Amino acid sequence: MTISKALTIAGSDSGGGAGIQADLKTFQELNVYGMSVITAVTAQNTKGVHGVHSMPIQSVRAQLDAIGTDLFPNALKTGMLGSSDIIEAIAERIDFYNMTQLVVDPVMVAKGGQKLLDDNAINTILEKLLPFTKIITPNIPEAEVLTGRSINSLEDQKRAAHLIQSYGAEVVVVKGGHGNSSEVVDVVYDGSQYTLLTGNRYHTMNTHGTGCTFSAAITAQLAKGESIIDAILVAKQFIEAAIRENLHIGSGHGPTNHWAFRETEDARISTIKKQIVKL
Ligand SMILES: Nc1ncnc2c1ncn2[C@@H]1O[C@H](COP(=O)(O)OP(=O)(O)O)[C@@H](O)[C@H]1O
Ligand SMILES: Cc1ncc(COP(=O)(O)OP(=O)(O)O)c(N)n1
Repeated sequence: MTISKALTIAGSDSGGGAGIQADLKTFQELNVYGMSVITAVTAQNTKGVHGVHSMPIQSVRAQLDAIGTDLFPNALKTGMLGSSDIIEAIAERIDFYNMTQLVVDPVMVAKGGQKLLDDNAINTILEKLLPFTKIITPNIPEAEVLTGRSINSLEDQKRAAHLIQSYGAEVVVVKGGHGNSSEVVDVVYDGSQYTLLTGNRYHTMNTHGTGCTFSAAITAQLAKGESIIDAILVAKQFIEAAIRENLHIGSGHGPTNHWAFRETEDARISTIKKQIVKL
């Protein structure tokens, strides 16, 4: 039996809804062996981030060396990275071990407003990590920071995807969760065409960790050898189920339900539609 292996390089969320914990749950649900490199430990629950402790660079490097010299991943993702120093160390090790199939979730701010990335580290992501990136998955506020332009419409979302793709990533997904239309549209751009993934918007507070879970699901599917667009489509179905069947735990922004996709897969109740738009 072939075992597909995926690695997440991200922060720990003690509340279990986002970060390393969301990623490993998602890998497991999609039948992929999960591994982790922890960049920071956050004290976090559904009410917010109450503390952040960054890992020493040597520890981040040692974790990557331990995986690079033995348990080589078929695909990997990054989430909360924190600082320029950590990003530089990660980019150097990813290059050294020739780890391909990299998904970058450019995590900047938590839902509660707490910063999870230093301001000066945004350029480091673009300069050091993007050259190795297969798919980058900014949400709307992150895409606004990356492009320096505000996004108020689907056309703006497409323009942002186009511009970010020109920075060097192979494929860009500008996620639509932060809009307020009745449908959520994620815009995928691969350098030659747009693919719009549209589904129902669910009105719930329980969306903590949606971006982490979505990018982890893409990574899991890539690890199994799926094409980029199919991996993104499955991830969109996975996160839709996780939001629709969310868990109602905690008193703030609660987590999504990482086992919902497994339980509802056969019911074919996904609302996600795929539309290709040629340039
Ligand atoms: N309320 C919602 N209803 C349906 N899908 C959502 C909702 N919020 C987010 N999503 C989906 O979850 C994924 C993460 O999106 P988003 O919330 O924009 O990212 P982030 O968690 O990084 O802020 C995307 O695929 C998006 O379409
Ligand atoms: C440790 C950690 N990593 C990432 C995030 C942000 O997660 P995201 O999926 O963008 O979801 P929300 O912050 O919007 O809930 C985090 N909070 N903690």
